[in-house]
Amino acid sequence: MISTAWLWFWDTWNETTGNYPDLSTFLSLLALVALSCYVFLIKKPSKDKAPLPPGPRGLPIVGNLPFLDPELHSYFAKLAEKYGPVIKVRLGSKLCIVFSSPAVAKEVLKDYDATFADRDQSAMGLALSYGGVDLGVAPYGDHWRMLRKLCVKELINHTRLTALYDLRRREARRMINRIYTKIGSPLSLNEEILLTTFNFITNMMWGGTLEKEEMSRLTTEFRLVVHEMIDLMGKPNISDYFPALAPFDLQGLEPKMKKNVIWFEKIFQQVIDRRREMESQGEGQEKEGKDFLQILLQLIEQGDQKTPFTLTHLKALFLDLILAGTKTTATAVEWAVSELIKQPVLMKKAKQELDEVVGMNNIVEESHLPKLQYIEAVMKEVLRLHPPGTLLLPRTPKESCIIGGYMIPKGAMVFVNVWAIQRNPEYWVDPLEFRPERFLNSTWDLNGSDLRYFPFGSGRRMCAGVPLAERQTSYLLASLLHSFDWELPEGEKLDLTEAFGMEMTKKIPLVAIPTPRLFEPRLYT
Ligand code: HEM
Repeated sequence: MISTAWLWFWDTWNETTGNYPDLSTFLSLLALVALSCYVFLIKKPSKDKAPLPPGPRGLPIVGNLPFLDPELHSYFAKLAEKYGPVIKVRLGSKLCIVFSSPAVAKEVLKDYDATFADRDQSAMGLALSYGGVDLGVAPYGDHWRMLRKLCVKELINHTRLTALYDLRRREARRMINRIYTKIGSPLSLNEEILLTTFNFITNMMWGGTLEKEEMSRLTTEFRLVVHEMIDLMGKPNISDYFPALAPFDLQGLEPKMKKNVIWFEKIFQQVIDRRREMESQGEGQEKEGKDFLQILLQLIEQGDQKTPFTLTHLKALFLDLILAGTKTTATAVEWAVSELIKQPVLMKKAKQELDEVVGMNNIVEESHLPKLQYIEAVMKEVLRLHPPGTLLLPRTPKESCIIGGYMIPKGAMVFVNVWAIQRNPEYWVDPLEFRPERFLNSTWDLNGSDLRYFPFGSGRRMCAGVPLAERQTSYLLASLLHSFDWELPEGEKLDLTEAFGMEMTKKIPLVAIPTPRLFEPRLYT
């Protein structure tokens, strides 16, 4: 074909000019053709010409669904070993793309951050977020920006968190006291911490608006509700894989999710009504500054035409913060205690540091945290080896783009496998070993700046709760280890198996027996 084209060119030139082209004309033309090829084929690959990423061949209609392993994070990691850092997996009619190396994660979360700033909206995500108007699910845009700004400016920033320390302190002391009444008996650590984080966050949002008895009833029910919601979020859902079937909700998951949302909604409405009643009676006016609930109620009353904030938005935001900020923290601290029980030498180091910094006649305060370097390293190592958000929260590109040389079509469901990256031997020495020392005197941070370590995600949709998570995980772990020795019940074996879900947990929850360490009983009140 090339020779035919060449002959055609040769003859045409001859007919037009009456002679044949000389060598320099010929070379110039050749260079021009080569340059055009470079620009169009190599330098600027056409979006249509980049191939889709490789991946396992699926069956017609159902794609890879029949072969899907419920432990998605490790299933995707195995596929990445075979096919490379960008893979595609077809789940029903949905195309999923999974990124599993720091280089491609950087492209998605930093270089093309705005393109990937929308969430993939799952049926359960929509059901729990009042149709996607919360912070975690809302599309990237003015509404999302307003919610995020509210959180950062009014609740989750260092100044505000420092001002709210007394509330966290009170709940942490209650936890220690509750555990003290159970010394010598096996207890579920996750459940104890979950109650505490629920009280932390609700106190921070609406203070003492509800009576103590009412709060304690809710706290007990909360555990069941939150477990079911997280479970429903992690379940494979036909509505997501075949969106055309979503209106039929074939597995009947939606009513279950809605029942739990209504449970929360009743609490929120009760809190709002009570607060309005208090305000109308002039109660609570003496308090310094406004709390989060007051600020949000005021915003509703003010009414903003451009980005309206309504009661539904308030409820969706509260639910988001509770769901995102309780179980994640509880599970991370549970992993930390489990890993330390497994390696008594590390447990000894942690306690030694606590005894030196806090002392045996004292209780842990958040002000001790900057000196508790080993505790901090333990928490960072937990978030490396067992990140609660194994695949981050799924995103979707608002337009087709090319990442890692592959075409990522608009609307695909995108995962970034942080779990796989954080245990890849290319970037970590002995990655499967729990070794907090790797974080001592290191520059690793939690801000997603280095895409080899980003347990809170990265870019504009990264976790909105990092400053709170950082404080409460270390504070709770330090308090639990300083106040008690922890042992497994006789004959029990420690199980460190992970269970995939919207938030990865321990497959078998840690049950351990506490024994007091401190000399004076007053330190447990
Ligand atoms: C150990 C504790 C926590 C971990 C490991 C964690 C991890 C994550 C991850 C991986 C994401 C998705 C980020 C992405 O897509 O790039 C996320 C999102 C989010 N997290 Fe956290 N989180 C924790 C605690 C908290 C806390 C305490 C709060 C607040 C109370 C919180 C609020 C949120 C919110 C609101 C989002 C959605 C942000 C958005 O879409 O703009 N998280 N978190």
